[in-house]
Amino acid sequence: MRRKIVAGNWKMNLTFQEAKELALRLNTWVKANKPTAEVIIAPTHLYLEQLNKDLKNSHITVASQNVSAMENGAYTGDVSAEQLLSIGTKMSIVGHSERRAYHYEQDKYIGKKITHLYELGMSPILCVGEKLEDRDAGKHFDVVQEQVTVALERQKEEDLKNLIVAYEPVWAIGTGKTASPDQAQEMHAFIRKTIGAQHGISIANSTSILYGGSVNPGNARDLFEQYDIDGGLVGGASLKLEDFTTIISANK
Ligand SMILES: O=C(CO)COP(=O)(O)O
Repeated sequence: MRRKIVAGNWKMNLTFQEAKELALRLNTWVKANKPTAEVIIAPTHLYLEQLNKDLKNSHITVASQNVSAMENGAYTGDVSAEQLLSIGTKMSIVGHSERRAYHYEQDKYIGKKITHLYELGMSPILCVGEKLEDRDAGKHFDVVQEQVTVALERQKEEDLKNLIVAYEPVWAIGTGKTASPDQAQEMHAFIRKTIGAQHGISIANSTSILYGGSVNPGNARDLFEQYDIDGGLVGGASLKLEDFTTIISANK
């Protein structure tokens, strides 16, 4: 059975007070409503320690938005997997398109991050997705195949059980333009096939593949009903409790 998941990527939003309040209100909602989907939030690194404490015995996982590809040392401004784990964080987003675009992160480097996480018993949410020009040129499958295979090529099979991948077409992020359910399903099935070819069918079938890119309360249900869409990675709409909880409820 693949895990159903709805994750909120808060990006560089919310003050500490706002983040704390949103996390606590979300926790109250999750306790009262017991959603089918697992709930994950990814606040800025700065708030992880406090939110880990506030949500300690909750059903919400607090994830990091990024992690260094290096173990430790002279990497000013970076945060290592070991440091994250030392404050109780066990999951990190890696390869988000904003990291790829503004920090020039590439697939091999993203693969190193994943390896570090696994070495410490932590887990990644691997983000992949093509740019508009790739899709217009008909190269979207090639681009995503390369992103998935290079990031996962050095990982051990036993680590990849319960992998989480997020398909986030760059042209759909923060633009209000969502991939249609058919477009998303087609790519999710392709990602699962790609993982199956590389690591075997059992890992492919236990991978949760989330869709990200302008998910909102109005389009979530149609996306989540697709066979290979196991949930969402939500940006803007995860900052509003009502919108985020409506999206969580849509993933049954
Ligand atoms: O990048 C995203 C989540 O990681 C998606 O962001 P939006 O939901 O704001 O389009």
